[in-house]
Amino acid sequence: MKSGLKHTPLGYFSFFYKSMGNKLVFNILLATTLGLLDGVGLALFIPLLQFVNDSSGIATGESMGGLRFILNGFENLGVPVNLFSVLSLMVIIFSAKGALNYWLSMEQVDLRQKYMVKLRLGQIKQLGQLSYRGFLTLDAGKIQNAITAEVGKNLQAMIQFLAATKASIVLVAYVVLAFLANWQFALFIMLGGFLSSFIYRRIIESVKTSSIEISRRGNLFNNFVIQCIHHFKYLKATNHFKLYAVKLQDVINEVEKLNRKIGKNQAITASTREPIIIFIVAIVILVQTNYLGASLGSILLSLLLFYRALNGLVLLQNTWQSFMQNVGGLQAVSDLSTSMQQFQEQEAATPIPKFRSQITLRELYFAYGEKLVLKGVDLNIQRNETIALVGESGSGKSTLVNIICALMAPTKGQLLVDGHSPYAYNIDSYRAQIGYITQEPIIFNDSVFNNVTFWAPPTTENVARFWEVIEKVALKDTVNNMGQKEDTLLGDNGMLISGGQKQRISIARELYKDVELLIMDEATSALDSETEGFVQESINQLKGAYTIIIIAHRLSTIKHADRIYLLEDGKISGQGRFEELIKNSSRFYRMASLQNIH
Ligand SMILES: Nc1ncnc2c1ncn2[C@@H]1O[C@H](COP(=O)(O)OP(=O)(O)OP(=O)(O)O)[C@@H](O)[C@H]1O
Repeated sequence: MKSGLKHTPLGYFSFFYKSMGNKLVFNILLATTLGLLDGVGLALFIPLLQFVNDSSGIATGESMGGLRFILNGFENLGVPVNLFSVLSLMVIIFSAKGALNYWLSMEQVDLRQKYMVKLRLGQIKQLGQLSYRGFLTLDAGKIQNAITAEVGKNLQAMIQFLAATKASIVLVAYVVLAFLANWQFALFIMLGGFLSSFIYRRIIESVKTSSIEISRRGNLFNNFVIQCIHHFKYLKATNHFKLYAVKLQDVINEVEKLNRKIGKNQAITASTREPIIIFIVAIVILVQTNYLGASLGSILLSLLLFYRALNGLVLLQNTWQSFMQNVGGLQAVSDLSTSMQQFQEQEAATPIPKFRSQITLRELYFAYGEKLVLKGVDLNIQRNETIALVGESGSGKSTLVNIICALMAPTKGQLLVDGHSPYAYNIDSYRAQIGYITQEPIIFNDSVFNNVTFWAPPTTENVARFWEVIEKVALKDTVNNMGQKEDTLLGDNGMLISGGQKQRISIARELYKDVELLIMDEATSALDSETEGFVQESINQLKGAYTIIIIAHRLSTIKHADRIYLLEDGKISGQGRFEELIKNSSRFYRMASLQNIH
């Protein structure tokens, strides 16, 4: 996918500008003023002091070259050029510089904080707006890596970018002053500077490539870690952990090799820059004094300025290299943002009216890419009816439910809720009416109360409602017997409670939410038969009070459904009550026989 990030200084600027706007420009302007004060301040005072102090041949200001305008400035203002006036001005300028430095530092603290908050909130917002299909397309490791690790590199990149901007401004200021002092000398040194930068260009390019590669490997690493944590129990129980860890080891080693390469490049640049620069300066001084007959005074002055300019250059190259080390983070965050934008859900503002009468699927087709999965499904679900979807694995049950939840739009045909397409309305307002109970119960690492109420404030009303739904799913005694009652923590992924309890808490959450449509995706299949019986009882009690769609493999759980739809290869091949289907569908009869249910 094409990223929105352009790898040029202007491209980087516009990347940061998108997040920070004029605050970034203001920061750069402040840094510029400070850089100029720093550069000009010191640069002016050295020749001035030299002038004031020196009673010999350079008292005419000759060695100041083009900088003689400073002397003229003093004269024009009627200020005598003496030690006192020069020192006073020096104190004023450097006090102003101190104040400005404080202002700039605080601005940068503010900028960093706002940048991070904005970037993180932006990512979370985009994730919330990401369509389910988009989520299936993107890689979980990439999302996690960009949101947790790469975002930190972005901050570093921004800090280095600002530092590099400041360094380049200081550099320009000194170069201009050095040109004013002795243009020939300045020209030679500039040539030398360009030559040395040319040598470092390849190194910087290599750092950038390594940085982008490290971020890419970071995606892979995160992907492995997510799976490793997710499947921890299996990996542990089967002693597969060690084998799996080898995959992690490879990525870790590759990333560290790249980091080593970056470190080596850094060492080369850090240790060779100064000798190269001094070498160039030495040659230029020799040529100037021996062949061009320049005065030593003017050479020394521009050398002084140039020494600072070269320091500025070193600083610029160092900060730019550090920036490049973090550029992979910019790339990763920008890539993710581009992908998430591409798969963003379109949101209409009007909420859909509350579900009152029926959900209809009309001539519905759905394809994953080229693969046609649903092939002309027609079905009608009346309010408060309990329907079941059965069919072989891969027949399209989950896909159909995903479409009913508006997680995926049909390729052809319509989903209508009371005659309205949810896509013409705010899609979240439709989903707010849906409760989803999955095969693996969803439990958050928090208290029972927060798990059920989804962090509602514990007002008297909410607590009463909590106990009401807890009673509905037959968990009242269980919760009362817990150490901290409703405030008892359930542990990571609900590890501290049984599978059946987890599932009932999941159901309670949906009931608390006050949904219209309850989807149960094999809600009891992960439970043992006794626990299944308890949970099934809780579910049966909900029949008639909610519109329920059950995806079931175990036919015993749907004996009392108002209507059962048999899906075969993406089409509905039979429908009716349990007994009717047994009579009318030989396939359903076979399925029931295999499970010893008649
Ligand atoms: N994200 C996807 N990308 C491509 N094909 C998919 C995707 N999800 C499902 N499919 C394919 O679509 C078909 C229907 O899958 P679906 O999960 O809807 O079936 P199902 O009846 O719910 O199966 P099961 O009972 O095993 O859960 C299958 O052939 C499956 O391989």
